[in-house]
Amino acid sequence: MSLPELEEFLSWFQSNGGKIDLDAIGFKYFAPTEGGRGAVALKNIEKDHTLFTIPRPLTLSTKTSLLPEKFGPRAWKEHKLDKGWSGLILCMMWEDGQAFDSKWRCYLATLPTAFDTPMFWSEKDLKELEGTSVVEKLGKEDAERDYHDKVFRAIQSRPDLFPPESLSNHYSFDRYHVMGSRILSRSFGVERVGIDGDDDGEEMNPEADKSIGSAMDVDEHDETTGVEDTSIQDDSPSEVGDEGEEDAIDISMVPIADLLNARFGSENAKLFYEEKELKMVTTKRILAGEQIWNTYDDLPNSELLRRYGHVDILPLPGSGKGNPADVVEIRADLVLATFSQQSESTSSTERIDWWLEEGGDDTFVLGTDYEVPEAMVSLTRLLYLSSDEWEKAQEKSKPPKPKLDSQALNLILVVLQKRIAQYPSTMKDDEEILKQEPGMPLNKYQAIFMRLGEKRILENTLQRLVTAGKARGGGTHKRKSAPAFDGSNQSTKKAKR
Ligand SMILES: C[S@@+](CC[C@H](N)C(=O)[O-])C[C@H]1O[C@@H](n2cnc3c(N)ncnc32)[C@H](O)[C@@H]1O
Repeated sequence: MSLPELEEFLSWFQSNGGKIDLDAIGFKYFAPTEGGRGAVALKNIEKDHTLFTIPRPLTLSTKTSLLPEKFGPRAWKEHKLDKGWSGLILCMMWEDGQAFDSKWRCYLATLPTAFDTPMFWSEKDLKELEGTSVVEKLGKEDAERDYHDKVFRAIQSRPDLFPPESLSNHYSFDRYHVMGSRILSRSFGVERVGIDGDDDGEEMNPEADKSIGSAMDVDEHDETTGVEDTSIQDDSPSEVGDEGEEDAIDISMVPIADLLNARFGSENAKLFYEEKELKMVTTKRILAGEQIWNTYDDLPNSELLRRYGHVDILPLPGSGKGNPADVVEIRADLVLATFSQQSESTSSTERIDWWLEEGGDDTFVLGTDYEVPEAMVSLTRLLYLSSDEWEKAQEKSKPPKPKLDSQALNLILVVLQKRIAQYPSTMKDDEEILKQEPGMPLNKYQAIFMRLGEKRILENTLQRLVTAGKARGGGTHKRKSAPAFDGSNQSTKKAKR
């Protein structure tokens, strides 16, 4: 079973060394909530079955496109096209502009030209995301700056490669956005192995990809298969790491592999890499007719929406529907502002600056365990230290242990209330809208589910704290473990201020 739109693409794939088990895997349209176009099992497939194999040269990256070579490696670097995604975006625009001369013509024809991601939403729709951190993470301004400062200058410098008459068709800012969104929602971070694509022979660093932007990530070495896997993850182009990191990973477009959808907890196939090829291998038995799901790393709805333009809506343990991987962010400056309103202390800004210099988090991430992140407790306690204690903390380069004492508890209660108030609507309002307006536009529907997930975490965490406060009558609550102040707390993360 296949789709007419994919026929030419599949024969291109096979005639270029790609292998696909068309007895086992087909392509069809699922319901939009199941991902739309995706892969289906045509028969019962056992675990560890290779569904398809992609030779590395068929992947599209700055290492496989001919453009960087033609542009000149030195000029490529001078235009900073070796940093972030702008180089790959330019390669994709150029390959697209080559039409029949591009090796990837049949592949590029399968890629979407329209996206449901908030990057393309109207101002009215974006208002639905007020209170969430999605809007500030869209990176519209960064993308615009990259396009004008790097890409367009590079384009203008080589009219032989980028004919002026093709600029409006193939090299416009809109085209740049389309290619960027294709990378955001479909690329893989592929580690280099041995000689293939590795022009500097550097060893790969499995950790490096964690901070580099791609839609899919390279995971741990898998002893059982002897190969390594890649799975969907990514970040915005502006957050791409430094040069060393980029040397280890090629952000690559991987034909066929990017036709697989993903849903929380549903993964049954994964992309693994070997020296000369990438392989999509089943990680579970899949029954005939079932969808073949890759993983996008079980992301929260905020990230799914920002990167892929969809949200996961599943039954939640207990009641309600949403994404079990949801999170909500609280900025450290909200903790500071709340403290400043309640206290006479004049040294809190100094303390926050010290906290950040010491590597403390500037954003706290709460999840569906409804726990207050330990780093948030520690920061709160730092603000309450006496002058002597504050001196000692600096001397020892050690912020306070994350013991949720009554001062910290009371402040965090107010912080949570303030964070909840940042949304223009309440949980009840949202639930009511969902009941009252069936068939509402997709953007609004997805935005409501996304923000509901965040509010649910805040409300439940607040409730837990209230209960803890009552139970202890203002006493000290000892947490299970006091983490080292080394940024290893999994429930916190760094974000731009
Ligand atoms: C890697 S592509 C997967 C193939 C894609 N459906 C296609 O037609 O080419 C990722 C895109 O698929 C869609 N998608 C994947 N999983 C989904 C899901 N669980 N629900 C809704 N859409 C999904 C989103 O549009 C996402 O940006």
